[in-house]
Amino acid sequence: MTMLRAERVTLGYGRRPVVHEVSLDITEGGVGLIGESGSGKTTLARAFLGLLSPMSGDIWYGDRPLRKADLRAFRRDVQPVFQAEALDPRMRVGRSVAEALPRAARSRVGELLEQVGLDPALADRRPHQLSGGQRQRVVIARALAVGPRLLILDEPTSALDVTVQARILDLLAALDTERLLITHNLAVVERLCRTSHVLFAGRVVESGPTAELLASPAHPYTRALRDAVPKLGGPPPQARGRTEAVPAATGCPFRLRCPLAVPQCEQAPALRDVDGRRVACHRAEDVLSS
Ligand SMILES: Nc1ncnc2c1ncn2[C@@H]1O[C@H](COP(=O)(O)OP(=O)(O)OP(=O)(O)O)[C@@H](O)[C@H]1O
Repeated sequence: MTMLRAERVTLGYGRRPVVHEVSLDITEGGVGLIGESGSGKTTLARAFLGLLSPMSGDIWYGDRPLRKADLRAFRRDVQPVFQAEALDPRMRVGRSVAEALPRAARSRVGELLEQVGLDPALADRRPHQLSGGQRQRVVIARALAVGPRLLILDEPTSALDVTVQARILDLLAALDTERLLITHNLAVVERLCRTSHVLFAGRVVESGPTAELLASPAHPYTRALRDAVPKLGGPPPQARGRTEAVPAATGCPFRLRCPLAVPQCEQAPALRDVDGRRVACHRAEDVLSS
């Protein structure tokens, strides 16, 4: 059984749903949630952290809905990795990490800093006296303090430059903790997530093994996201790679910007199995073969 799972979860703010009937399991090997700004990634992550209750459907923690679960056990098992800006600027970073530890274990701060590749002597510094990469390592040390089984990471490296980013990804890949990773950066999921789910306008449009999604996307939106990733030294992304599509209110939400849209797309496509993944597109076979 997977530790955490969303079953037909609809989420929103006030009465407005922004995530629609999403079902997904946090499976082994890392799970990526990919999508552009506003697609509902953070909203879904907040629900997985128990910070937002579903309007319908449930988040399952083991064999119980999260709303009925033992929250103390849940907080030990599942930890968020916030962006480094969330560190208290006035607090020495050693104390930030110590606060996350049970009182009896506060002597473990140095050990945790070492685990994330930091010199324990940095514990006396304040966040502004560290580099961006070092600050991000402190945040990871804090999340590891309670010995979680799953980390939920929201854009853990987006504020860092490319070489620092790569070292943080190496660190995360070496931890024996499961991860749910939220990002618009496909290179990050490629490194850390065996399985990925692509969200568009609050709906999963494609799910499957990350390597296959990137090598041969079956949804036009996944393909647009992939093509929008600039290659170092390569040509700029093509116009087709623009992904800031306005969602259609009816039918397939991507159809207004889809280069392959046909009249059938006025009927919303259901998720179906195509070539080893789940995809919500009437023309998935054509996308795969083109
Ligand atoms: N606190 C809130 N109150 C009302 N609407 C919200 C709130 N937070 C997010 N939204 C709306 O929910 C939708 C999904 O936002 P969400 O932050 O989940 O997207 P995202 O994919 O994580 O985007 P980003 O990458 O920019 O963080 C957006 O339309 C957003 O405006």
